[in-house]
Amino acid sequence: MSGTTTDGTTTHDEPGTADAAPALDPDFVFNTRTDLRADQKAEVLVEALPWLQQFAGALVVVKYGGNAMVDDELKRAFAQDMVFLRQVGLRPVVVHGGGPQINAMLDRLGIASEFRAGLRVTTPEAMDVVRMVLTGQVSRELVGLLNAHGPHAVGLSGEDGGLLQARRRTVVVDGERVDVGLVGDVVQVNPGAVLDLLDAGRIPVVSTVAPDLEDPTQVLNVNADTAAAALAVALGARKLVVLTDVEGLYAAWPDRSSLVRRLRATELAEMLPGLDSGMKPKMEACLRAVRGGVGRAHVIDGRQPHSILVEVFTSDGVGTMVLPDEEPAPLPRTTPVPVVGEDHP
Ligand SMILES: Nc1ncnc2c1ncn2[C@@H]1O[C@H](COP(=O)(O)OP(=O)(O)O)[C@@H](O)[C@H]1O
Ligand SMILES: CC(=O)N[C@@H](CCC(=O)OP(=O)(O)O)C(=O)O
Repeated sequence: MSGTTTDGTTTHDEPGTADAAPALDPDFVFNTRTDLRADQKAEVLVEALPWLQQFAGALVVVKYGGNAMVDDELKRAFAQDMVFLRQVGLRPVVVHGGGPQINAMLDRLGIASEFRAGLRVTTPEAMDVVRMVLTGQVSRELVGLLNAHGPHAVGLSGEDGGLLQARRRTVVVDGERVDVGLVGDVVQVNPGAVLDLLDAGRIPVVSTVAPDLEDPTQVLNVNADTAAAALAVALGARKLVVLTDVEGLYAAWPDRSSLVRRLRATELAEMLPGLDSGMKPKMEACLRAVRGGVGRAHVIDGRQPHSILVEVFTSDGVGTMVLPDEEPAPLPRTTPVPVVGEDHP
């Protein structure tokens, strides 16, 4: 399954004017590659040109989470990538998870972690920990890593500026409805705060805690994949990119030769009931995004440093790409470099 594709048509103003003074010496941050010849390096840069043109001003929601977020080197590379995207004129919005970090803190506090259908069973006690870890630890760390490159990033949660509102959800496991506690699904997004930051040239970093629509004094724990999709739809994003700890979606998990390079929304909808819990929220999020008007949704390997740059700026792309149903059949991924406005993976 391979092909080259188009993105949506939403365009936005140029990035704003947040102070861009780099805090680190570029020679130190971006190590010089010695394993490529000069002509090969030039080829990589030239291949990026049409994609740089095509994505100028494009709003891209990037979900960074879980197991792709536990390695310090990877975290630093991720921060570079977001700053790179911004620097070349895209408008990245980071939505972060933090499942492993929440587990670790619950563990330290002697509270057991329990998941049903991929969602944390969230007691009031666990909710306090989720909120504290996501907004007080994970967000702070990511903002710090991004701001090592200049004062671009600003952290906010679903509680800030009325960004997200959620409603409590239950899940069905083996035909039984299961109460997962203070877990919500996003039902309303007010993206004003994020757009204000983007217009000022900032990189918003969003934690997925959201007030309960029925009782705004209560906050709910929202799966970060789900929240990223809702935000991408509300922002009219060109892409949703979900980083995880596998290459992408495997049709016959765990058979590594069954990687799905691209699929359409209807094909994905047919696969969803058969997916295991880890991949399910991610692929549901991708489906929700493309059905909500996001041009493309991607699941890519966050264990590979800079995989998002390869996805956005090369013709082959990486990982799994979900396309809406209603487009004409895409060109194969191996087509010659397209001109601006043509399809892109
Ligand atoms: N069909 C599948 N394709 C790929 N991964 C799958 C599939 N089914 C289950 N998985 C599992 O889902 C995991 C990713 O989900 P999860 O651990 O929740 O991600 P993250 O921590 O990045 O949010 C993979 O590491 C893999 O073990
Ligand atoms: C309801 C629910 O499960 N919420 C998640 C929120 C964090 C998250 O989604 O983190 P990852 O992306 O790292 O998995 C949790 O409590 O773990």
